[in-house]
Amino acid sequence: MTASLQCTAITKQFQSQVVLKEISLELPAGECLVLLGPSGCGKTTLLNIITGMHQADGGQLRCDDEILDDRSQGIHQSMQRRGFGMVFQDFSLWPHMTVAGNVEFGLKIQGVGSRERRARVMQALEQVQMTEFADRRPTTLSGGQAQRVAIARALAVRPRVLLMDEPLSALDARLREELKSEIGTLLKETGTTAVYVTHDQSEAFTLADRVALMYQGRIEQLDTPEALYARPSTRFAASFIGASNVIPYRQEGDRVTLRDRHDMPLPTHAIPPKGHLVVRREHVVIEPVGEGTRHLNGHVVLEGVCRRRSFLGDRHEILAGLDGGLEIRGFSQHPLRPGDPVAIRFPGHGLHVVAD
Ligand SMILES: Nc1ncnc2c1ncn2[C@@H]1O[C@H](COP(=O)(O)OP(=O)(O)OP(=O)(O)O)[C@@H](O)[C@H]1O
Repeated sequence: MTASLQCTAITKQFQSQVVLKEISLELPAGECLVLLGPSGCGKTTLLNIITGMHQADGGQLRCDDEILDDRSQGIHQSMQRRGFGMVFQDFSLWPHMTVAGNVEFGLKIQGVGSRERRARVMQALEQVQMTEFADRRPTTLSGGQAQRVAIARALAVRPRVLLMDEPLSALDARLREELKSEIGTLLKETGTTAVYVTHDQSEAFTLADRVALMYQGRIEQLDTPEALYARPSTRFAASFIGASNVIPYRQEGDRVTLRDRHDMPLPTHAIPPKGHLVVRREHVVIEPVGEGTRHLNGHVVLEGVCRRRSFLGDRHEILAGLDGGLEIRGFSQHPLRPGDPVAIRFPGHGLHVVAD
């Protein structure tokens, strides 16, 4: 039942603004793809082309072997015929129907018989733990409960693909956390193919089999969450994902110069002559100058000054300032104070480079 999706060189323009620039991706059946990226990068536009709300200007959209959208062939299948489930940010439940009525509606449209309808409504409500609310009106539900019903409604029709646009963004932080994991479990249990739009990295990392990181109408990187985190392929990916230091460098022989100023031994071999060094915050150790610096065992050490400290419970996050305006974020076990001189250590394993 669940299907694969394929976008080939999809483009979309609104007036003179090109919003999607040749988007190509393949989503195998049963996978969850998260479209992640900053506001305005084109996530919702791409999702709307998949739902059928918009038609692409160029390129092709396929679901299994069926062409849903291809302007060059005059094909644009209607939203209704696509058989996709949709969940949006604003729940959009019908207020005049009960919870069960909302979930049942799509099944009636599909012509499912009344006995099976009842069974599938109860099964869908069970999946989102909302059975005891079956007879309630949507207006009497909390935001989290309403969104659960919206998910049940979308799943009850056994959609070929489930499309979700920022479904958690209207909920408070605790509920977001809770529903995020529940959606993840539900997608895996039902084996549903899903496309999920968010600008929230933790949602993307929890739910995605693969993340399409979008920027300015393009897919910047399409990868598993782990690969995106460990091996960002562009400067944008490196700075958008995780709390990273992204520092311009030039290489000369066995030395590199950071920001044209801070010289250090070549941290890793075979790097391009110039680019950006990416060092995750958790791989940078910041210590008071003095005792700590004597035990650094040949690691790269730079010197700076503590500018800011945030206490994280088990450690401190330090923002260190270096000559020439370079700032480096890292962790410390020491309660450093602003103004304290610090040694900054980059252990070799946490370093990665991206081209300019
Ligand atoms: N119907 C429209 N008419 C004109 N411009 C539009 C239309 N829909 C979207 N845009 C523009 O296209 C660009 C991408 O919008 P889109 O909603 O796809 O971004 P997004 O990544 O989903 O952003 P957000 O996270 O803020 O929702 C934006 O600059 C937006 O203003």
